[in-house]
Amino acid sequence: MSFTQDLRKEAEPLFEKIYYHPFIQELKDETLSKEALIHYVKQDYEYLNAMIQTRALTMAKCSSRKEMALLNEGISFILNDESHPHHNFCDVAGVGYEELHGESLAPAAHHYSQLMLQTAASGTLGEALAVALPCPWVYLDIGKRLYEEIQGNKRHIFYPWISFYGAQEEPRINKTLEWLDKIAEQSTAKECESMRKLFMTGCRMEYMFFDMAYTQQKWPV
Ligand SMILES: Cc1ncc(CO)c(N)n1
Repeated sequence: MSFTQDLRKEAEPLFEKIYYHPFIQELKDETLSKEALIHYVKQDYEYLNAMIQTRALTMAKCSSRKEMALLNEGISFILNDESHPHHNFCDVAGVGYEELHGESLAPAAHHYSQLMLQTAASGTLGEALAVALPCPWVYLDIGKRLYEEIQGNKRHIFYPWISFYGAQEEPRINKTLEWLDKIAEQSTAKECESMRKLFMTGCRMEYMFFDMAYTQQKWPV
């Protein structure tokens, strides 16, 4: 089993927990509250800014154009495409997208963003890739499962969100998995352990992020 296959296996219970979180289940049932949708978009817009910066910091650690191009694709995806699922949530909630920009980060989004940025700034290339991997991987899993559950129903109010994440990122994720597997082959057991821990924490933070949106988590003081 490759390093990333091992990671995916270890994270299986977390992927399950995420899929069965009420945020995702109510999204599937078209009953998710307007407040949760708005809180999610406000926080995710800022989180994705941190992800762009994370990818940029990771790019500074690359040694080939091929590697740089893959991270560049990831940045372009956020800048040019990932506003579509946000627009879907805004349309359902009946609010304008631009109105939701400029929010300060709630505790879970703050922690997740800082973890990625700090790892990309001071960690190894493998650590930077590992901490940022749950982000696309978890969403691909959710998107595919939801797409199957709704049987591709275009009239589902969250069809744009579901079809976006269910389809678009797979080739790029597979390239990243191959890349991380190659890095792991050349790393010591200690370095692999650090990548593993960061990946698992990233998965936990994906759960926390949906939970934060669902409960509209804010700083209590
Ligand atoms: C928190 C979070 N994780 C993953 C994605 C998918 O890119 C996203 N938009 N937001």
